[in-house]
Amino acid sequence: MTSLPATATQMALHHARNAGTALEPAMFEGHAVNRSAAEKRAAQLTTRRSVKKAHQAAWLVNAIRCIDLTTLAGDDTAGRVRRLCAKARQPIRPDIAEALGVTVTTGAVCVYPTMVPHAVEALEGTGIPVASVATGFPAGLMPLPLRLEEIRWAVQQGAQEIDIVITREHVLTGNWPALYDEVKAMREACGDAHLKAILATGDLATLGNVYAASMVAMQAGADFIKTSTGKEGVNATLPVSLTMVRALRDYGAITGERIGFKPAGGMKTAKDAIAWQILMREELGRDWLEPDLFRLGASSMLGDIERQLEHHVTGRYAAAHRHAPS
Ligand SMILES: O=C[C@H](O)COP(=O)(O)O
Repeated sequence: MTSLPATATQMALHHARNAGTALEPAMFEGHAVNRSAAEKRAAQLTTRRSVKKAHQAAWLVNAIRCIDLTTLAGDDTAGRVRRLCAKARQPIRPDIAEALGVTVTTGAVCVYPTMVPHAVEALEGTGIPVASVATGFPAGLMPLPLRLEEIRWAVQQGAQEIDIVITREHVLTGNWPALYDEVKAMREACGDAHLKAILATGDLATLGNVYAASMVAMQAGADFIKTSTGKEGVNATLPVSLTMVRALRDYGAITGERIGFKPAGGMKTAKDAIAWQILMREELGRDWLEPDLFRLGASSMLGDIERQLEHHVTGRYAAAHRHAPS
């Protein structure tokens, strides 16, 4: 496995929009996904291929560039969001960054809609985009006009990325036209903001459903497909992610569109950050290790990454309390 460039200034964060297609069930109907094969392949990815020690720091810095640093809690406040934004601007201690020879920020900050103005203000001039969840996150069980209005409101407040949730019932009942229409309407409501479609895969019962829902979301114009809200019983897993990136690859092969992937929820360690990057590299190639096509949705992964980077630089671990929770 080769090293990644450690020049970590932000490159273009947004790629060309996905134009979408008509609803094309032939692209997913009858597509069986073998769960045990997916699990085996996912396990191989992290055991067979290891990242050499010397390259680990570069992979971890790259993970930071791709993090959507997130807070999605009922007790979020303007103060917490401002602290999160300060962390997004300076994700690792200046002495560690200097020793590594990198300048790095996170890929985005991801918050609830009412927190968007605070994040926009705190990130002014940094180029770090604000992502807002919307559409009745996390369950999405609100009337569609209200969900669309929520998107428009968040965009008006300055969100450049909108993380929508889909109606799981449409997937569980195989109502693909309803899913397609809803995501397409959401994409329109986003205007210029990029749309990430959260499939909430822990709710979708089968990997076949995950594949089909991925395809329908992309056909309806999603710029990214994202695994989870962080609130389902099971959030990002490697077998589910493998299924989604293969759908993304298949969609790209047919349409020529490059869609982004965002695993999210439950990822807490530097090891997780590397495992998901290996998946992207192996299945899609180097381009999918850039923040315009890959994000890691996480509220508490940065702390461990910073700890590992400090160890890389100093040869020892700081006490955990020295790294603010992220
Ligand atoms: O989109 C990001 C997720 O909601 C974050 O989930 P997490 O709190 O489990 O890291």
